[in-house]
Amino acid sequence: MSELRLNAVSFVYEGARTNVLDRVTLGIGKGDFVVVLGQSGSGKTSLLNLAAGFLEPNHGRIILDGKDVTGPSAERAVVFQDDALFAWSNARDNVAFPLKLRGVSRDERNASADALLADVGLGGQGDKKIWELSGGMRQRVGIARALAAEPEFLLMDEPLGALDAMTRDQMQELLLTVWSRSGTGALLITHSVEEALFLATRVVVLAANPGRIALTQDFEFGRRFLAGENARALKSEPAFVAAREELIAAIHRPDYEVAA
Ligand SMILES: Nc1ncnc2c1ncn2[C@@H]1O[C@H](COP(=O)(O)OP(=O)(O)OP(=O)(O)O)[C@@H](O)[C@H]1O
Repeated sequence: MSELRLNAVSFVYEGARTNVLDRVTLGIGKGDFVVVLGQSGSGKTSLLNLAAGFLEPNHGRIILDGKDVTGPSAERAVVFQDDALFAWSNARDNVAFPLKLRGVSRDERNASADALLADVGLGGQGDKKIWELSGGMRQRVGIARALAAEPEFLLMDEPLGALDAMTRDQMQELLLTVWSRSGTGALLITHSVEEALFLATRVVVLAANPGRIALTQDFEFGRRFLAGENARALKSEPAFVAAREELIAAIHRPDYEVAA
């Protein structure tokens, strides 16, 4: 089974004195949804950029299926908060762009793009220009575009951070559905503990200075949603509320011992 693995990864920005990340070990399998939480500056974005191949570790290795990652590549698609879509193009052309780069014929890539837009709830909206779409719709286009190259892993840095609360809730549900349908492994960064708990099969809390793993814990709320349970009911379950408080404590006090 495919795995993206950070093995004792340490990283320091040029000229900086302390490591941003210190011996971080983390495996993301296909079918995993790993969500990283941590205080501002704990190294979450740096970790994602390392996994994407935008940065190189100073120590340790990043391994995909037994091979060292040496740069970005199509099997690891990245979705950012303000996804850099082509504002004056339409949704279909944006989604089809990675396929164009691969030399896929126009008819074939348009058909794939339309199918992906339908998967993210934008069926029939391929002709709309990006500037005509709401923030939530743009983010859906960004996710559809990331999926166009059929990646094995989806790496997402605060993809829902700019959305209002209601759209964000809907997008969380959509992300779970898309992740489960695509069979990818997901790595997502968020500041929202509730989002982390709802989406993650595994939550990782980073402690700062230097960035290191303070806590790793597995959860089932997302899988239960996918199995048919109601999202609001799950998020108000006592177990969910208790886990949320534990994670908040772990983020603010990295030496905190989470109750078993
Ligand atoms: N390009 C860079 N050059 C030098 N230092 C950087 C650079 N990017 C980030 N840093 C520093 O590395 C540390 C970790 O930053 P990073 O963005 O990875 O943290 P984060 O947990 O994602 O933060 P936030 O939650 O605020 O987005 C911070 O101290 C930051 O100032």
